[in-house]
Amino acid sequence: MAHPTAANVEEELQAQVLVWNHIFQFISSMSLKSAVELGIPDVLHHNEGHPISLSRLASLISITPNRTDYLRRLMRMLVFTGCFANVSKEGEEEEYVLTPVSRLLVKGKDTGISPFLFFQMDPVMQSPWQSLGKWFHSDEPTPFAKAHGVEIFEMGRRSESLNRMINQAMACDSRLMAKALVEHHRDAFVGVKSLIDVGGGTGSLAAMIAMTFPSIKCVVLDLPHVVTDVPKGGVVEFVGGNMFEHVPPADAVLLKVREPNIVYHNLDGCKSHVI
Ligand SMILES: C[S@@+](CC[C@H](N)C(=O)[O-])C[C@H]1O[C@@H](n2cnc3c(N)ncnc32)[C@H](O)[C@@H]1O
Repeated sequence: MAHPTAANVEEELQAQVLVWNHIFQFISSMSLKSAVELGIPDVLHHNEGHPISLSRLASLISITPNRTDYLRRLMRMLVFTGCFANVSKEGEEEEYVLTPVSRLLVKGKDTGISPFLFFQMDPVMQSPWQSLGKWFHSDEPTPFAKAHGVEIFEMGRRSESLNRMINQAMACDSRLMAKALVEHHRDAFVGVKSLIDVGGGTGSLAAMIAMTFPSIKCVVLDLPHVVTDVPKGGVVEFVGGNMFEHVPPADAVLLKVREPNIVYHNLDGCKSHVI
């Protein structure tokens, strides 16, 4: 049997490091979720840009002293991944401030995306990943259906709390994108008098367009259980329906989906373009 050379051993050790990196990547997202649950971005935000020391942070989020060292470890992980910054001097107690990443996770801000984080980290969304391998050998259309027996939007129809979680997650994701769309792609709306946002959820993207371009009549088409509880009488009109059966005609169709080709064939009534 050939003896392993130093080069082989080094290569294997490097490979093991990479495997461990892959195995433990979930720690990064789960740590971020914990930090947002604990309200760490909110506490740092309310200190108006001034750093907060580890011990003060522990007290502000009501952590018992015997957990402070674990909080330090959590923060070290999140500083390493760019979610917070440690601005203390060498040898002094850690002091933290927000970064552009954690600024997005402050609750109650217009552009906050913590609902999207909680949705993606929820066991409902995590469990399909557990059966991804088995899904390849199954007849189920998606890993979600393999894990839950139904597709996500059907499950949302059956569960009010999941429906709310999906809608809030989609809406906060869209608010940020809406700002970029109306600020940097104004050309796309020139000459448009009516627009339909297909699968537009609770209308955050359409509302931003309607407020920026008041001459455009904006309509959202989404599943009936999604649009039922949306407050009516605002700048956007809501239609409950199935995009695979009928899409009301409009000058422009807005699609924020991963697979637009599957819905193009239902858009015959549209005079103009797909944004
Ligand atoms: C990924 S979400 C995007 C939501 C919204 N466009 C946004 O960005 O906030 C997909 C949306 O499509 C809706 N949807 C799914 N199937 C649909 C169908 N057959 N007809 C109409 N809407 C549908 C869902 O309810 C959901 O609101």
